[in-house]
Amino acid sequence: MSTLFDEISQRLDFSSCGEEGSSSDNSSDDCTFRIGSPSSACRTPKVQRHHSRNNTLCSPLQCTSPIPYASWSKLRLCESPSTPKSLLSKSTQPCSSTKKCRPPRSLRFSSAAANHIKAPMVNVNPFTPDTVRRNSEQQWRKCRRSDDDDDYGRRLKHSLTSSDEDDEAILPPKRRAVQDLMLSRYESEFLELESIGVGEFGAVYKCVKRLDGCLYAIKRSRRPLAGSANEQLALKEVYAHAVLGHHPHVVRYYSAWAEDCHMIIQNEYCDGGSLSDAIVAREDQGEHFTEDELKDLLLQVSMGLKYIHSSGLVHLDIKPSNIFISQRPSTSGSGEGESEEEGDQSTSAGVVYKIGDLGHVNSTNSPQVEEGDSRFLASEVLHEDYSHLPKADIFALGLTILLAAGAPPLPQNGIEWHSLRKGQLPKLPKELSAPFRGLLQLLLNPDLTKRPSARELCKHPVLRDDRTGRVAAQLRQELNVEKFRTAMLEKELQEARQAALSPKQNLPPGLNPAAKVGSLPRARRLVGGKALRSMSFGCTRN
Ligand SMILES: Nc1ncnc2c1ncn2[C@@H]1O[C@H](COP(=O)(O)OP(=O)(O)OP(=O)(O)O)[C@@H](O)[C@H]1O
Ligand SMILES: [Mg+2]
Repeated sequence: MSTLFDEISQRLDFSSCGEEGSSSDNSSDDCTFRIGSPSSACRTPKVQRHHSRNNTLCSPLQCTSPIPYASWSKLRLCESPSTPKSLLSKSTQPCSSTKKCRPPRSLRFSSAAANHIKAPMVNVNPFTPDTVRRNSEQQWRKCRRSDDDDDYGRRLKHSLTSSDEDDEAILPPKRRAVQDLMLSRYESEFLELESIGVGEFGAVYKCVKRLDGCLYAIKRSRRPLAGSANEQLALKEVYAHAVLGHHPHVVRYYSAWAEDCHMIIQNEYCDGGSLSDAIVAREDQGEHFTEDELKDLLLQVSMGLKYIHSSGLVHLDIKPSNIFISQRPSTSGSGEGESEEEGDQSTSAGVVYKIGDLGHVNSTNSPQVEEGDSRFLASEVLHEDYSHLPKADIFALGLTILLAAGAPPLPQNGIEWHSLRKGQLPKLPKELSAPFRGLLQLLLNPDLTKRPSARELCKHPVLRDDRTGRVAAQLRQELNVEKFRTAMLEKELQEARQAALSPKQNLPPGLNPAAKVGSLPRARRLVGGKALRSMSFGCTRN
C-alpha cells in the first residue's frame, strides 16, 4: 500500500499552506504521550507524556513537513485534490502560503460565496427506518428554516421587488449552477444538524447528506493539517478506514477529503453515542452495566478487534470514548466484510457496539507506534516491546470493560497505574461472577502471552455460552408470545362456534349443528392455515 501512496504523492505537487490562530488551543484532558522515546526500567507515563495531537500549527510561511512521512505531506490538503468542485473553488479561494487561511471555525460554511448560494435541499430517503426518519426530519426542518432565513433568502426577496442594480443579488440559473460547484464539498453535500463531539483531534458533527437523506458523522480535524504531525494522524485514520472496509463492529467509513486545510472524514453515524457517554449516563442514574451487558460488550468489541487484527492492524486506542453504539440492529449485520465464521454474526437485536476513531491504527508487523492514552496503555508498549501489539488492544479492552462495570476512573500514572499492570483489578461496585472476573483478569495479565487473542475471546465459553443462553431465552419469550396469540385465536374460535350454535342461526338444510361444530378444525390448526380459517368464517356468517 505504501508504494501506492508514494506513487500518488509523487504525482501530486505539494502546495504549502497554513492557517493561523489555533495553536494555543489545547485540550485539558489530554492523556496521550509519545511512546517512541528511549526506554527505561522504571518509566512512568508521566515522564513520556506529550501532546502530539496538539502540535503547534504550521505558520502560513512554514508548511513543509517536518515529519518523516514526506510522501504523505506532499498530498494536497488545502482542497480536495480529486473533485472538479475543489478546483473551481481553488481558483476563487486560493489557499496559498502567503495568504492567511481562515481561522478555525464551525464547519458551517461562511464564506462570501455561501451568502449568495443556496445549498441544495435534503432528500428524504424512503428506505431509512421510520423511527430514524421521524427523529431526523424535525431537525432537518429546523435547519431548512434557518437556511431559508439566511442572507440569500433575504436577498432573493429583496431583488424581486427592487431595481436592476440589485440583480447581482439573485443569480440567474446558469450562473447559479456554476456557483453551486464552488460551494465547499461539505456545504454542498451535507446539511449540518448538530455538533456531537469534540475530541483531541477533531470535532464531529451529525449531518444529513443532501443527496441520500441519510445521517452521517462528519469529523473535521480541529487544526490545519498541512505540514504538521496532525496530517499523519488524519491520513492514518483515513488509510485505516479504507483498508478495514465494512464490519458490523467497526464504524463504517464512507469518504474523506481535505477542505480549508482540514481533513474531513465522513463516517457512519452511531445514534447511541459513545460507550463513554453511556457509562456516564448510567452512573448519573446510579447504575452500571449488568454482567450480561458487559459480556455482550466484550464479545462484540472482540469481534471488531478480531477483524482489525486479522487485517494485520492494531487499533492502539481502545477506550470507552472510541467505542460507539448503534441503537438499532446493524443493517450490515450479515453483509459485506463480515466474517462468516461460526458465531460471528452481529446481535440481531439491541445495541451494536462499534470500534471507531482509527487515528492510532498501526500495522502489526512494522509498527510506528506514536501515541496512546496512558490510562489504557499496556506496560509492554511503554517499554517499547511491540512484538505482540494486538495484546495491547486486549489489555485496553479489559480496562474498558472494567470501567463499564463501574470501576473508578483510571489513573494516568503512579502506583495505581502500575498495580493495574500487575494484574490487580480495581474494586467494583458489584461483584462479578467468578468465571467472568477470571476472564477479565486474563485480559489484564502482565504476561501478555497469557492474554487471550480477540479470536479466542470470540469463542470463549464464558461469553459464548452466555450468549447461547440469551438467545434461548429470547426464543422462549417469542414462543410465549406465539402461544398467547394462539390462545386468543382459540378463544375467538370458541365464540364463533357459540354464535354458530345459536338457535337463531339459519343452518343450511340437513346440517346438524353438532356435526357442524365437529367439522370445525382444531383452533391450533387455524394458525397459519388459510383454508381452515376461511372455513370458520363461513360458519360464522351462516
Ligand atoms: N460515528 C460517530 N457517531 C456518533 N458520534 C460520534 C461518532 N464519531 C465521533 N462521535 C462523537 O465525537 C466524539 C469524538 O470523536 P473521535 O473519538 O472520533 O474524535 P477524536 O478527536 O479522535 O477524539 P479522542 O482523541 O479524544 O479520542 C466521540 O466521543 C463521540 O461522542
Ligand atoms: Mg476518540
